Amino acid sequence: MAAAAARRLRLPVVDLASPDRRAAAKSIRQACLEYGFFYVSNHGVDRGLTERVFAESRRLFQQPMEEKMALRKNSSHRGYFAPYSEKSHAHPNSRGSYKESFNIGPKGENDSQNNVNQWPSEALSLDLDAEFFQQNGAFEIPTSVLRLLHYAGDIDASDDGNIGAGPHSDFGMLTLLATDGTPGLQICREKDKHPQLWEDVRHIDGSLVVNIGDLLERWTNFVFRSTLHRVIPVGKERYSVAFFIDPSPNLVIRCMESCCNEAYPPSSGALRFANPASPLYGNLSSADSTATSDNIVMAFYVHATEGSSYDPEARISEMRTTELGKVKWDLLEEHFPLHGYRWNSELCYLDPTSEAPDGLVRMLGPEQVEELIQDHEGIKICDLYIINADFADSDTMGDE
Ligand SMILES: O=C(O)CCC(=O)C(=O)O
Ligand SMILES: [Fe+2]
Repeated sequence: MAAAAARRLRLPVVDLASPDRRAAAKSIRQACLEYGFFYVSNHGVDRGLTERVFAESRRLFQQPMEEKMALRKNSSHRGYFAPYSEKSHAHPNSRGSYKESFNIGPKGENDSQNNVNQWPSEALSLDLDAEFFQQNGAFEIPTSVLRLLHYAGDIDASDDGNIGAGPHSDFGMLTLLATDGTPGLQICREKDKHPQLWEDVRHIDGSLVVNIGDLLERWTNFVFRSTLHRVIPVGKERYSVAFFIDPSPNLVIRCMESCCNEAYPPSSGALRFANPASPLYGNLSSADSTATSDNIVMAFYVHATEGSSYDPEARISEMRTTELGKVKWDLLEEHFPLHGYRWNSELCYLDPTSEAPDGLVRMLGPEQVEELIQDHEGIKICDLYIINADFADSDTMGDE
């Protein structure tokens, strides 16, 4: 199938041990502008440790399904995800991804320090101060997730409907990926081009694949690219380990100044980050419990105020959906009383191109739901505001 059409791709390899940090930053920048993917070598992750992780992963996935299902993902999205439990919205007709996976959340408060050596190069590549990410408190509360992945080998590669991981872009900031050397990972640099051209990301022994997620794409005002990727069957079993690096959920993100100018003004106002695969996310209410970082098409941040003035810090919950078709006026109306929406409340969404309060658009019915979806084309985070919410009586709405 598509494997035959794939072109040979030469992604840059960045040597993290290189004393010339400027040169490393330059090559990261070039890779992020052009591909959204690159390799890192001499990354400091011990080879023995990587081998042990792969060995444990094999042991885990080789267990009978019953045992694995006993570890089924919990409400914090930690644990086991069975084959076909995730479906990529970019592949609506397929049965879903045949991969099985296992998510592990952060152990403690200092987890994010695993990656301190990566950040200076990242920051320099954006012409920022080397301490930029630390100073912004980007990693005060670590939400990163380690995901073990297993792709079965006995999958018919000639059937186009069979896909290991459906086409998707990663939701968060950066992903580090280690694979067992089996091919299958491909990227599509121009997702709107038809037919799509898929290129193989080959394995380089001892190096990690790094890719940019949607959040960093927006943070960099779309200068860095979050690239569509997938895993296809190659007639061989495959293991990989992905580490999704995400910032604190309460970090407020605005397009970096070094990525904006007159010709490229900021593409969006402030936004906050919450990865649906992160442990913190699962504690919040959801509209669609099948949503994961792979298949989410929109995350709604719900803000509510008791007074009549809006308060951008008043975020009370989140909802996410895997199908925009599910976002309906009656569904919102049904859901919002839980968040203090009453007869005298106003429901607004924030136009992603402007700042609150100017960008607040009043929602009066289905028409504004459609406008909301149009305004958010290509943007996965939508801020909803309930103004004049009333939390005193949470049972009824509108019949006082
Ligand atoms: O297994 C791989 O090589 C890629 C996995 C991936 O893209 C993901 O889990 O987001
Ligand atoms: Fe991915």
